Amino acid sequence: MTDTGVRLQEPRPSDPTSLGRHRVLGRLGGGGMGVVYLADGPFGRVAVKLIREELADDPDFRRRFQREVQACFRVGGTRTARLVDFELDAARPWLATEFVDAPSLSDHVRAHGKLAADEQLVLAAGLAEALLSIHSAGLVHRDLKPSNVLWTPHGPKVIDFGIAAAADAANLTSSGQFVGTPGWHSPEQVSGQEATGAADIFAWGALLCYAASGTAPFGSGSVEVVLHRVVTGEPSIDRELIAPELRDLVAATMARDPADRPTAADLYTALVGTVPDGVSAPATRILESRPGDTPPSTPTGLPAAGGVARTPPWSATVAGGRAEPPAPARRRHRRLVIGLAVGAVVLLAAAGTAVGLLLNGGGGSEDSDPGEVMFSATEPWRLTIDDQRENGGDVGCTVDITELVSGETLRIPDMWGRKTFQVAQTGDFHWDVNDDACVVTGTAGSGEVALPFAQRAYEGDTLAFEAQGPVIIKSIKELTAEESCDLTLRAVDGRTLDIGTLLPGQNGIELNPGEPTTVYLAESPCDVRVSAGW
Ligand SMILES: Nc1ncnc2c1ncn2[C@@H]1O[C@H](COP(=O)(O)OP(=O)(O)OP(=O)(O)O)[C@@H](O)[C@H]1O
Repeated sequence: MTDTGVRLQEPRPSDPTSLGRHRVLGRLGGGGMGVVYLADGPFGRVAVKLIREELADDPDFRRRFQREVQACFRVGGTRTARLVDFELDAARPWLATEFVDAPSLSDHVRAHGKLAADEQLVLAAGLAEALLSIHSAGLVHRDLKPSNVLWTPHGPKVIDFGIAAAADAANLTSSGQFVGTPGWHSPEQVSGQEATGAADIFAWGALLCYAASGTAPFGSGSVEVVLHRVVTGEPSIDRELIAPELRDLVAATMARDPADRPTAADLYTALVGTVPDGVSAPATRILESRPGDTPPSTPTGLPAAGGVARTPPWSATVAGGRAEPPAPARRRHRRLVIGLAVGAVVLLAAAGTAVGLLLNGGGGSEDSDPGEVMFSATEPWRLTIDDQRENGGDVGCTVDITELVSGETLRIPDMWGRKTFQVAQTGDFHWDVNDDACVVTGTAGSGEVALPFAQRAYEGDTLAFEAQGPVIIKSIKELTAEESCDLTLRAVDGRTLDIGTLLPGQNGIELNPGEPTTVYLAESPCDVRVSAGW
Protein backbone atom coordinates (compact mmCIF):
# COMPACT_ATOMS: atom_id res chain seq x y z
CA MET A 1 0.00 0.00 0.00
CA THR A 2 1.16 3.57 -0.66
CA ASP A 3 0.48 6.43 1.76
CA THR A 4 -3.06 6.89 0.48
CA GLY A 5 -3.88 3.22 0.32
CA VAL A 6 -3.24 2.78 -3.40
CA ARG A 7 -2.69 -0.94 -3.86
CA LEU A 8 0.88 -1.92 -4.67
CA GLN A 9 1.79 -5.48 -5.64
CA GLU A 10 5.17 -7.03 -4.91
CA PRO A 11 7.37 -7.18 -8.00
CA ARG A 12 7.41 -10.63 -9.60
CA PRO A 13 10.68 -12.54 -10.16
CA SER A 14 10.42 -11.80 -13.89
CA ASP A 15 10.02 -8.03 -13.30
CA PRO A 16 13.00 -5.72 -13.86
CA THR A 17 14.70 -4.44 -10.70
CA SER A 18 15.27 -1.07 -12.32
CA LEU A 19 14.31 0.85 -15.44
CA GLY A 20 16.89 3.42 -16.38
CA ARG A 21 17.77 5.19 -13.16
CA HIS A 22 14.49 4.21 -11.51
CA ARG A 23 14.53 1.41 -8.93
CA VAL A 24 11.38 -0.67 -9.11
CA LEU A 25 9.47 -0.76 -5.80
CA GLY A 26 6.36 -2.64 -6.85
CA ARG A 27 3.61 -3.07 -9.42
CA LEU A 28 0.82 -0.53 -9.67
CA GLY A 29 -1.05 -2.56 -12.24
CA GLY A 30 -1.19 -3.44 -15.87
CA GLY A 31 -3.35 -2.81 -18.89
CA GLY A 32 -3.45 -3.27 -22.63
CA MET A 33 -0.15 -1.49 -23.21
CA GLY A 34 2.04 -2.97 -20.51
CA VAL A 35 2.83 -3.06 -16.84
CA VAL A 36 3.05 0.02 -14.62
CA TYR A 37 5.62 0.01 -11.81
CA LEU A 38 6.11 2.35 -8.90
CA ALA A 39 9.79 3.26 -8.90
CA ASP A 40 12.17 5.55 -7.06
CA GLY A 41 15.04 7.48 -8.61
CA PRO A 42 16.59 10.86 -9.27
CA PHE A 43 13.18 12.46 -9.86
CA GLY A 44 11.63 10.96 -6.73
CA ARG A 45 8.77 8.51 -7.06
CA VAL A 46 7.57 7.85 -10.57
CA ALA A 47 5.10 5.55 -12.29
CA VAL A 48 6.97 3.71 -15.04
CA LYS A 49 5.03 2.12 -17.84
CA LEU A 50 6.95 -0.75 -19.46
CA ILE A 51 5.57 -1.54 -22.89
CA ARG A 52 4.50 -5.09 -23.69
CA GLU A 53 6.95 -7.15 -25.69
CA GLU A 54 4.60 -7.77 -28.63
CA LEU A 55 4.00 -4.06 -29.00
CA ALA A 56 7.67 -3.22 -28.65
CA ASP A 57 8.38 -5.53 -31.60
CA ASP A 58 5.90 -3.74 -33.84
CA PRO A 59 7.69 -1.07 -35.91
CA ASP A 60 4.47 0.90 -36.49
CA PHE A 61 3.86 1.04 -32.79
CA ARG A 62 7.43 2.15 -32.07
CA ARG A 63 7.32 4.93 -34.60
CA ARG A 64 4.02 6.27 -33.35
CA PHE A 65 4.98 5.76 -29.73
CA GLN A 66 8.12 7.84 -30.16
CA ARG A 67 6.17 10.63 -31.77
CA GLU A 68 3.48 10.62 -29.11
CA VAL A 69 5.97 10.53 -26.25
CA GLN A 70 7.78 13.51 -27.68
CA ALA A 71 4.48 15.34 -27.88
CA CYS A 72 3.70 14.34 -24.28
CA PHE A 73 6.73 16.33 -23.22
CA ARG A 74 4.92 19.45 -24.42
CA VAL A 75 1.89 18.84 -22.23
CA GLY A 76 2.03 21.24 -19.32
CA GLY A 77 -0.39 22.39 -16.70
CA THR A 78 -1.36 21.07 -13.35
CA ARG A 79 -4.01 18.58 -14.33
CA THR A 80 -1.91 15.98 -16.08
CA ALA A 81 0.74 13.68 -14.63
CA ARG A 82 3.95 15.09 -15.95
CA LEU A 83 6.24 12.98 -18.13
CA VAL A 84 9.68 13.02 -16.51
CA ASP A 85 11.82 10.43 -18.24
CA PHE A 86 11.72 7.76 -20.91
CA GLU A 87 13.77 5.34 -22.93
CA LEU A 88 12.41 4.75 -26.38
CA ASP A 89 15.26 2.76 -27.90
CA ALA A 90 15.25 -0.01 -25.28
CA ALA A 91 14.19 -3.52 -26.28
CA ARG A 92 11.07 -2.74 -24.28
CA PRO A 93 10.52 1.03 -24.24
CA TRP A 94 9.31 2.65 -21.04
CA LEU A 95 8.19 6.05 -19.88
CA ALA A 96 8.16 7.50 -16.38
CA THR A 97 5.57 9.99 -15.21
CA GLU A 98 5.18 11.84 -11.97
CA PHE A 99 3.67 9.42 -9.45
CA VAL A 100 0.36 10.71 -8.16
CA ASP A 101 -0.44 8.95 -4.91
CA ALA A 102 -4.19 8.99 -5.20
CA PRO A 103 -6.90 6.47 -6.11
CA SER A 104 -8.37 6.43 -9.56
CA LEU A 105 -11.82 7.92 -10.02
CA SER A 106 -13.20 4.40 -10.50
CA ASP A 107 -11.66 3.18 -7.22
CA HIS A 108 -12.91 6.27 -5.45
CA VAL A 109 -16.48 5.93 -6.72
CA ARG A 110 -16.45 2.22 -5.93
CA ALA A 111 -15.30 2.92 -2.38
CA HIS A 112 -17.23 6.11 -1.58
CA GLY A 113 -20.10 6.28 -4.05
CA LYS A 114 -21.02 9.02 -6.48
CA LEU A 115 -19.64 12.53 -6.26
CA ALA A 116 -21.59 15.37 -4.66
CA ALA A 117 -22.44 18.39 -6.82
CA ASP A 118 -19.49 20.43 -5.50
CA GLU A 119 -17.08 17.63 -6.29
CA GLN A 120 -18.56 17.22 -9.75
CA LEU A 121 -17.68 20.85 -10.43
CA VAL A 122 -14.10 20.24 -9.29
CA LEU A 123 -13.92 17.19 -11.54
CA ALA A 124 -15.51 18.96 -14.50
CA ALA A 125 -13.24 22.01 -14.36
CA GLY A 126 -10.11 19.94 -13.70
CA LEU A 127 -10.77 17.59 -16.59
CA ALA A 128 -11.52 20.51 -18.90
CA GLU A 129 -8.18 22.03 -17.93
CA ALA A 130 -6.40 18.72 -18.51
CA LEU A 131 -7.96 18.39 -21.96
CA LEU A 132 -7.01 21.94 -22.77
CA SER A 133 -3.37 21.14 -21.91
CA ILE A 134 -3.42 17.92 -23.92
CA HIS A 135 -5.14 19.39 -26.98
CA SER A 136 -2.92 22.49 -26.90
CA ALA A 137 0.07 20.17 -27.25
CA GLY A 138 -1.48 18.71 -30.41
CA LEU A 139 -2.45 15.45 -28.73
CA VAL A 140 -5.72 13.61 -28.30
CA HIS A 141 -6.05 11.43 -25.20
CA ARG A 142 -8.32 8.83 -26.87
CA ASP A 143 -8.69 6.74 -23.73
CA LEU A 144 -10.10 9.04 -21.09
CA LYS A 145 -11.95 6.85 -18.60
CA PRO A 146 -12.37 6.57 -14.82
CA SER A 147 -9.21 4.48 -14.37
CA ASN A 148 -7.16 7.13 -16.18
CA VAL A 149 -8.27 9.90 -13.84
CA LEU A 150 -6.60 10.04 -10.44
CA TRP A 151 -8.70 11.75 -7.77
CA THR A 152 -6.50 13.87 -5.52
CA PRO A 153 -7.56 16.23 -2.71
CA HIS A 154 -7.11 19.05 -5.19
CA GLY A 155 -9.14 17.57 -7.98
CA PRO A 156 -8.40 15.26 -10.87
CA LYS A 157 -5.12 14.43 -12.59
CA VAL A 158 -5.20 12.72 -15.94
CA ILE A 159 -2.76 9.94 -16.83
CA ASP A 160 -1.97 7.96 -19.97
CA PHE A 161 -2.57 10.77 -22.47
CA GLY A 162 -1.58 10.34 -26.07
CA ILE A 163 -0.31 6.84 -25.63
CA ALA A 164 -3.48 5.19 -26.89
CA ALA A 165 -2.77 6.65 -30.33
CA ALA A 166 0.31 4.49 -30.60
CA ALA A 167 -1.71 1.39 -29.80
CA ASP A 168 -4.15 2.33 -32.56
CA ALA A 169 -1.23 2.53 -34.95
CA ALA A 170 -0.23 -1.00 -34.08
CA ASN A 171 -3.69 -1.96 -35.25
CA LEU A 172 -4.45 -3.90 -32.15
CA THR A 173 -8.02 -4.19 -33.22
CA SER A 174 -7.09 -6.30 -36.27
CA SER A 175 -7.58 -9.39 -34.13
CA GLY A 176 -11.18 -8.29 -33.69
CA GLN A 177 -10.42 -7.56 -30.06
CA PHE A 178 -11.59 -4.18 -28.82
CA VAL A 179 -8.74 -2.40 -27.11
CA GLY A 180 -9.69 -0.19 -24.23
CA THR A 181 -12.76 -0.08 -22.07
CA PRO A 182 -16.07 0.17 -23.91
CA GLY A 183 -18.47 2.86 -22.81
CA TRP A 184 -16.04 5.76 -22.71
CA HIS A 185 -15.17 5.92 -26.39
CA SER A 186 -17.17 8.17 -28.66
CA PRO A 187 -19.45 6.80 -31.39
CA GLU A 188 -17.01 7.90 -34.09
CA GLN A 189 -14.11 6.11 -32.37
CA VAL A 190 -16.11 2.94 -32.04
CA SER A 191 -17.02 3.21 -35.74
CA GLY A 192 -13.33 3.28 -36.57
CA GLN A 193 -13.04 6.93 -37.57
CA GLU A 194 -10.01 9.03 -36.68
CA ALA A 195 -10.37 10.32 -33.13
CA THR A 196 -10.06 14.08 -32.74
CA GLY A 197 -10.23 16.19 -29.62
CA ALA A 198 -14.02 15.90 -29.85
CA ALA A 199 -13.71 12.24 -28.83
CA ASP A 200 -12.11 13.34 -25.54
CA ILE A 201 -14.93 15.82 -25.04
CA PHE A 202 -17.44 13.00 -25.39
CA ALA A 203 -15.48 11.04 -22.76
CA TRP A 204 -15.57 14.13 -20.51
CA GLY A 205 -19.38 13.99 -20.60
CA ALA A 206 -19.41 10.24 -20.00
CA LEU A 207 -17.08 10.65 -17.02
CA LEU A 208 -19.27 13.33 -15.48
CA CYS A 209 -22.34 11.08 -15.89
CA TYR A 210 -20.45 8.28 -14.20
CA ALA A 211 -19.21 10.46 -11.36
CA ALA A 212 -22.69 11.86 -10.74
CA SER A 213 -24.56 8.56 -10.86
CA GLY A 214 -21.99 5.87 -10.11
CA THR A 215 -22.86 4.07 -13.35
CA ALA A 216 -21.51 4.33 -16.86
CA PRO A 217 -23.84 6.15 -19.30
CA PHE A 218 -23.91 3.20 -21.71
CA GLY A 219 -24.32 0.62 -18.95
CA SER A 220 -22.42 -2.60 -18.54
CA GLY A 221 -22.44 -5.95 -20.28
CA SER A 222 -20.37 -7.65 -22.93
CA VAL A 223 -18.04 -5.54 -25.07
CA GLU A 224 -20.24 -6.03 -28.14
CA VAL A 225 -23.42 -4.99 -26.33
CA VAL A 226 -21.90 -1.83 -24.85
CA LEU A 227 -20.28 -0.85 -28.16
CA HIS A 228 -23.60 -1.34 -29.94
CA ARG A 229 -25.28 0.98 -27.43
CA VAL A 230 -22.60 3.63 -27.93
CA VAL A 231 -23.09 3.61 -31.70
CA THR A 232 -26.86 3.32 -31.87
CA GLY A 233 -28.29 4.27 -28.48
CA GLU A 234 -28.48 7.36 -26.35
CA PRO A 235 -26.49 7.77 -23.15
CA SER A 236 -28.50 7.44 -20.00
CA ILE A 237 -28.08 10.79 -18.31
CA ASP A 238 -29.91 11.33 -15.05
CA ARG A 239 -30.04 15.12 -15.08
CA GLU A 240 -31.27 15.31 -11.51
CA LEU A 241 -28.05 13.76 -10.24
CA ILE A 242 -25.81 16.10 -12.23
CA ALA A 243 -24.86 19.46 -10.72
CA PRO A 244 -27.24 22.08 -12.23
CA GLU A 245 -24.30 24.08 -13.66
CA LEU A 246 -23.18 21.01 -15.61
CA ARG A 247 -26.41 19.58 -17.00
CA ASP A 248 -26.49 21.35 -20.35
CA LEU A 249 -22.75 21.05 -20.82
CA VAL A 250 -22.84 17.30 -20.26
CA ALA A 251 -25.66 16.90 -22.78
CA ALA A 252 -23.77 19.03 -25.33
CA THR A 253 -20.52 17.06 -24.94
CA MET A 254 -22.30 13.80 -25.66
CA ALA A 255 -23.76 14.96 -28.96
CA ARG A 256 -23.51 12.20 -31.56
CA ASP A 257 -21.99 14.50 -34.16
CA PRO A 258 -18.46 15.51 -33.03
CA ALA A 259 -18.93 18.90 -34.71
CA ASP A 260 -21.79 19.70 -32.31
CA ARG A 261 -19.66 19.24 -29.19
CA PRO A 262 -17.96 22.13 -27.39
CA THR A 263 -14.17 22.31 -27.39
CA ALA A 264 -11.95 21.95 -24.32
CA ALA A 265 -11.50 25.73 -24.35
CA ASP A 266 -15.30 26.20 -24.40
CA LEU A 267 -15.67 23.87 -21.44
CA TYR A 268 -12.87 25.48 -19.53
CA THR A 269 -14.19 28.97 -20.12
CA ALA A 270 -17.67 27.91 -19.06
CA LEU A 271 -16.38 26.31 -15.89
CA VAL A 272 -13.79 28.75 -14.63
CA GLY A 273 -15.12 30.32 -11.49
CA THR A 274 -17.79 27.67 -10.88
CA VAL A 275 -15.72 25.66 -8.41
CA PRO A 276 -16.78 26.72 -4.93
CA ASP A 277 -14.08 27.80 -2.50
CA GLY A 278 -13.15 25.40 0.24
CA VAL A 279 -14.50 22.29 -1.42
CA SER A 280 -12.68 19.47 0.22
CA ALA A 281 -11.88 16.31 -1.59
CA PRO A 282 -10.91 12.99 -0.04
CA ALA A 283 -8.06 12.76 2.38
CA THR A 284 -5.45 11.74 -0.12
CA ARG A 285 -2.27 13.56 -0.84
CA ILE A 286 0.22 13.73 -3.66
CA LEU A 287 3.65 12.56 -2.70
CA GLU A 288 6.00 15.45 -2.40
CA SER A 289 9.22 15.36 -4.28
CA ARG A 290 12.14 15.56 -1.94
CA PRO A 291 14.56 18.48 -2.16
CA GLY A 292 17.25 17.51 -4.61
CA ASP A 293 15.02 14.89 -6.21
CA THR A 294 13.02 17.25 -8.33
CA PRO A 295 12.15 16.51 -11.92
CA PRO A 296 13.81 18.66 -14.55
CA SER A 297 12.35 22.14 -14.60
CA THR A 298 10.25 21.55 -11.50
CA PRO A 299 11.84 23.78 -8.90
CA THR A 300 12.35 22.45 -5.42
CA GLY A 301 9.56 23.49 -3.15
CA LEU A 302 7.00 23.91 -5.88
CA PRO A 303 4.16 21.52 -6.18
CA ALA A 304 5.18 18.91 -8.71
CA ALA A 305 2.87 19.64 -11.60
CA GLY A 306 -0.06 20.81 -9.60
CA GLY A 307 0.56 18.70 -6.56
CA VAL A 308 0.05 19.92 -3.06
CA ALA A 309 2.08 23.04 -2.52
CA ARG A 310 4.41 22.48 0.36
CA THR A 311 4.53 25.44 2.61
CA PRO A 312 8.03 25.44 3.98
CA PRO A 313 9.03 28.53 5.89
CA TRP A 314 11.08 29.65 2.93
CA SER A 315 8.47 29.56 0.23
CA ALA A 316 5.86 32.12 -0.73
CA THR A 317 3.28 31.81 -3.44
CA VAL A 318 0.63 34.20 -4.56
CA ALA A 319 -1.99 33.83 -7.22
CA GLY A 320 -3.18 36.99 -8.84
CA GLY A 321 -6.45 38.09 -7.35
CA ARG A 322 -6.13 35.81 -4.37
CA ALA A 323 -3.71 38.10 -2.58
CA GLU A 324 -4.43 41.78 -2.39
CA PRO A 325 -1.89 43.85 -4.24
CA PRO A 326 -0.36 46.51 -2.06
CA ALA A 327 -2.40 49.71 -1.98
CA PRO A 328 -0.70 52.32 -4.19
CA ALA A 329 -0.55 54.78 -1.31
CA ARG A 330 1.49 52.36 0.68
CA ARG A 331 4.04 51.71 -1.98
CA ARG A 332 7.13 53.17 -0.53
CA HIS A 333 9.26 53.14 -3.61
CA ARG A 334 9.47 54.62 -7.03
CA ARG A 335 8.09 52.32 -9.68
CA LEU A 336 10.34 51.87 -12.68
CA VAL A 337 9.06 49.60 -15.38
CA ILE A 338 11.79 48.04 -17.40
CA GLY A 339 10.51 46.45 -20.58
CA LEU A 340 12.87 43.53 -20.59
CA ALA A 341 12.44 40.28 -22.42
CA VAL A 342 11.90 37.34 -20.19
CA GLY A 343 15.34 35.92 -20.75
CA ALA A 344 16.73 39.15 -19.41
CA VAL A 345 15.64 38.32 -15.89
CA VAL A 346 18.98 36.75 -15.33
CA LEU A 347 20.73 39.81 -16.69
CA LEU A 348 19.47 41.65 -13.67
CA ALA A 349 21.94 39.47 -11.89
CA ALA A 350 23.95 41.04 -9.18
CA ALA A 351 26.53 38.66 -7.82
CA GLY A 352 25.07 38.67 -4.34
CA THR A 353 26.68 36.78 -1.53
CA ALA A 354 24.84 33.55 -1.01
CA VAL A 355 23.95 33.21 2.60
CA GLY A 356 20.36 32.11 2.44
CA LEU A 357 16.96 33.27 1.33
CA LEU A 358 14.22 34.50 3.56
CA LEU A 359 10.73 34.53 2.21
CA ASN A 360 8.09 36.39 4.05
CA GLY A 361 4.79 34.83 3.10
CA GLY A 362 2.43 37.75 3.30
CA GLY A 363 1.71 40.40 5.82
CA GLY A 364 4.73 39.45 7.85
CA SER A 365 6.39 42.82 7.90
CA GLU A 366 4.97 45.73 9.78
CA ASP A 367 4.82 47.90 6.70
CA SER A 368 3.19 45.44 4.41
CA ASP A 369 -0.49 45.23 3.59
CA PRO A 370 -2.39 42.14 4.60
CA GLY A 371 -2.00 39.59 1.85
CA GLU A 372 0.95 41.31 0.27
CA VAL A 373 3.72 38.88 -0.51
CA MET A 374 7.26 40.07 -0.09
CA PHE A 375 10.49 38.24 0.20
CA SER A 376 14.16 38.93 0.74
CA ALA A 377 16.69 37.06 -1.33
CA THR A 378 20.25 36.93 -0.18
CA GLU A 379 21.25 34.30 -2.71
CA PRO A 380 20.19 33.48 -6.28
CA TRP A 381 16.64 32.15 -6.38
CA ARG A 382 14.07 30.74 -8.76
CA LEU A 383 10.97 32.45 -10.05
CA THR A 384 8.10 30.43 -11.50
CA ILE A 385 5.24 31.96 -13.44
CA ASP A 386 2.39 29.61 -14.16
CA ASP A 387 -0.36 30.71 -16.50
CA GLN A 388 -2.96 28.19 -15.49
CA ARG A 389 -5.21 28.96 -18.43
CA GLU A 390 -2.91 26.88 -20.57
CA ASN A 391 -3.13 28.99 -23.68
CA GLY A 392 -6.86 29.15 -23.21
CA GLY A 393 -6.85 32.93 -22.91
CA ASP A 394 -5.13 35.30 -25.26
CA VAL A 395 -3.80 37.69 -22.66
CA GLY A 396 -0.92 35.82 -21.05
CA CYS A 397 0.58 36.66 -17.71
CA THR A 398 2.42 39.88 -17.06
CA VAL A 399 4.34 39.97 -13.82
CA ASP A 400 5.95 43.03 -12.26
CA ILE A 401 8.67 42.23 -9.79
CA THR A 402 9.68 45.19 -7.71
CA GLU A 403 12.86 45.41 -5.68
CA LEU A 404 11.67 47.42 -2.71
CA VAL A 405 14.83 49.29 -1.79
CA SER A 406 15.69 50.54 -5.26
CA GLY A 407 12.03 50.67 -6.35
CA GLU A 408 13.05 49.14 -9.67
CA THR A 409 10.44 46.99 -11.32
CA LEU A 410 11.19 44.30 -13.80
CA ARG A 411 8.26 43.61 -16.07
CA ILE A 412 7.97 40.10 -17.51
CA PRO A 413 5.27 40.36 -20.15
CA ASP A 414 3.13 37.92 -22.12
CA MET A 415 3.92 34.63 -20.49
CA TRP A 416 1.99 31.54 -21.44
CA GLY A 417 2.27 28.11 -19.85
CA ARG A 418 4.64 27.54 -16.99
CA LYS A 419 8.18 28.84 -16.90
CA THR A 420 10.85 28.97 -14.28
CA PHE A 421 13.78 31.35 -14.29
CA GLN A 422 16.94 31.59 -12.29
CA VAL A 423 17.29 35.06 -10.80
CA ALA A 424 20.67 36.17 -9.52
CA GLN A 425 19.56 39.55 -8.22
CA THR A 426 19.21 39.69 -4.47
CA GLY A 427 17.26 42.10 -2.30
CA ASP A 428 13.72 42.62 -1.00
CA PHE A 429 11.02 41.93 -3.57
CA HIS A 430 7.33 42.20 -4.15
CA TRP A 431 5.35 41.07 -7.20
CA ASP A 432 2.12 41.97 -8.93
CA VAL A 433 0.31 39.97 -11.60
CA ASN A 434 -2.29 40.97 -14.14
CA ASP A 435 -4.65 38.02 -13.93
CA ASP A 436 -6.23 35.59 -11.49
CA ALA A 437 -4.92 32.62 -13.39
CA CYS A 438 -1.26 33.62 -13.00
CA VAL A 439 0.45 31.91 -10.11
CA VAL A 440 3.86 33.28 -9.16
CA THR A 441 6.19 31.38 -6.89
CA GLY A 442 9.58 32.28 -5.49
CA THR A 443 11.78 29.39 -4.45
CA ALA A 444 14.97 29.47 -2.44
CA GLY A 445 18.18 28.40 -4.10
CA SER A 446 18.91 27.44 -7.65
CA GLY A 447 17.58 23.91 -7.44
CA GLU A 448 19.75 20.94 -8.02
CA VAL A 449 19.58 18.30 -10.72
CA ALA A 450 21.95 15.45 -11.51
CA LEU A 451 23.34 14.88 -14.98
CA PRO A 452 22.01 13.56 -17.26
CA PHE A 453 18.54 15.10 -17.32
CA ALA A 454 15.93 16.22 -19.81
CA GLN A 455 14.44 19.66 -20.23
CA ARG A 456 11.38 20.58 -22.22
CA ALA A 457 11.25 23.46 -24.64
CA TYR A 458 10.10 26.82 -23.34
CA GLU A 459 9.95 25.73 -19.72
CA GLY A 460 12.43 28.43 -18.76
CA ASP A 461 15.78 27.69 -17.15
CA THR A 462 16.91 24.31 -15.93
CA LEU A 463 17.65 23.61 -12.31
CA ALA A 464 21.28 24.23 -11.49
CA PHE A 465 23.76 21.38 -11.84
CA GLU A 466 27.44 20.77 -11.20
CA ALA A 467 29.50 20.91 -14.39
CA GLN A 468 32.91 19.36 -13.86
CA GLY A 469 33.83 19.97 -17.50
CA PRO A 470 32.05 20.36 -20.84
CA VAL A 471 28.39 19.39 -20.96
CA ILE A 472 26.78 17.78 -23.99
CA ILE A 473 23.37 18.91 -25.16
CA LYS A 474 21.37 16.79 -27.57
CA SER A 475 17.97 17.42 -29.03
CA ILE A 476 15.47 14.77 -27.95
CA LYS A 477 13.82 14.79 -31.34
CA GLU A 478 15.36 15.20 -34.74
CA LEU A 479 15.38 18.85 -35.78
CA THR A 480 13.78 19.66 -39.12
CA ALA A 481 15.64 21.76 -41.70
CA GLU A 482 13.91 24.92 -40.44
CA GLU A 483 14.65 24.32 -36.79
CA SER A 484 17.67 25.25 -34.73
CA CYS A 485 18.20 25.62 -31.06
CA ASP A 486 20.12 28.47 -29.42
CA LEU A 487 21.56 27.48 -26.08
CA THR A 488 23.19 29.45 -23.29
CA LEU A 489 25.10 28.07 -20.34
CA ARG A 490 25.13 30.37 -17.34
CA ALA A 491 26.62 30.38 -13.86
CA VAL A 492 24.08 30.85 -11.06
CA ASP A 493 25.42 34.36 -10.53
CA GLY A 494 24.09 35.18 -13.99
CA ARG A 495 27.38 35.21 -15.95
CA THR A 496 27.12 33.76 -19.44
CA LEU A 497 29.73 31.03 -19.71
CA ASP A 498 29.17 29.64 -23.18
CA ILE A 499 26.67 29.76 -26.03
CA GLY A 500 26.03 27.51 -29.00
CA THR A 501 23.44 26.53 -31.58
CA LEU A 502 22.25 23.02 -32.12
CA LEU A 503 21.58 22.50 -35.83
CA PRO A 504 19.61 19.87 -37.76
CA GLY A 505 21.66 16.73 -38.36
CA GLN A 506 23.98 17.42 -35.45
CA ASN A 507 24.30 14.70 -32.88
CA GLY A 508 24.69 17.28 -30.12
CA ILE A 509 26.83 20.19 -29.04
CA GLU A 510 29.28 20.77 -26.27
CA LEU A 511 29.07 23.81 -24.01
CA ASN A 512 32.02 24.49 -21.77
CA PRO A 513 31.79 26.35 -18.45
CA GLY A 514 35.59 26.76 -18.43
CA GLU A 515 36.05 25.45 -14.95
CA PRO A 516 34.03 23.24 -12.59
CA THR A 517 31.14 25.29 -11.33
CA THR A 518 27.40 25.32 -10.67
CA VAL A 519 25.58 26.19 -13.87
CA TYR A 520 22.21 26.09 -15.59
CA LEU A 521 20.95 26.07 -19.13
CA ALA A 522 19.02 29.26 -19.83
CA GLU A 523 15.66 28.97 -21.53
CA SER A 524 15.90 26.39 -24.26
CA PRO A 525 13.69 26.58 -27.36
CA CYS A 526 13.74 22.80 -27.87
CA ASP A 527 13.46 19.56 -25.92
CA VAL A 528 16.97 18.60 -24.89
CA ARG A 529 18.93 16.07 -22.90
CA VAL A 530 21.88 17.41 -20.96
CA SER A 531 24.69 15.03 -20.05
CA ALA A 532 28.29 15.05 -18.88
CA GLY A 533 29.66 13.12 -21.85
CA TRP A 534 28.78 11.79 -25.28
N1 LIG B 1 1.33 8.55 -12.87
C1 LIG B 1 0.69 7.65 -12.13
N2 LIG B 1 0.56 7.83 -10.80
C2 LIG B 1 -0.09 6.91 -10.05
N3 LIG B 1 -0.62 5.77 -10.53
C3 LIG B 1 -0.52 5.52 -11.83
C4 LIG B 1 0.14 6.44 -12.70
N4 LIG B 1 0.09 5.92 -13.97
C5 LIG B 1 -0.57 4.74 -13.87
N5 LIG B 1 -0.93 4.50 -12.60
C6 LIG B 1 -1.69 3.32 -12.10
O1 LIG B 1 -1.16 2.15 -12.68
C7 LIG B 1 -2.20 1.22 -12.92
C8 LIG B 1 -2.08 0.66 -14.30
O2 LIG B 1 -2.18 1.70 -15.25
P1 LIG B 1 -2.58 1.43 -16.75
O3 LIG B 1 -2.74 2.74 -17.43
O4 LIG B 1 -1.70 0.42 -17.37
O5 LIG B 1 -3.94 0.72 -16.47
P2 LIG B 1 -5.28 0.72 -17.22
O6 LIG B 1 -5.76 2.11 -17.40
O7 LIG B 1 -6.12 -0.22 -16.46
O8 LIG B 1 -4.86 0.06 -18.57
P3 LIG B 1 -4.95 0.51 -20.11
O9 LIG B 1 -5.39 1.93 -20.13
O10 LIG B 1 -3.56 0.35 -20.64
O11 LIG B 1 -5.91 -0.46 -20.69
C9 LIG B 1 -3.51 1.93 -12.68
O12 LIG B 1 -4.03 1.48 -11.46
C10 LIG B 1 -3.13 3.37 -12.57
O13 LIG B 1 -3.95 4.02 -11.64
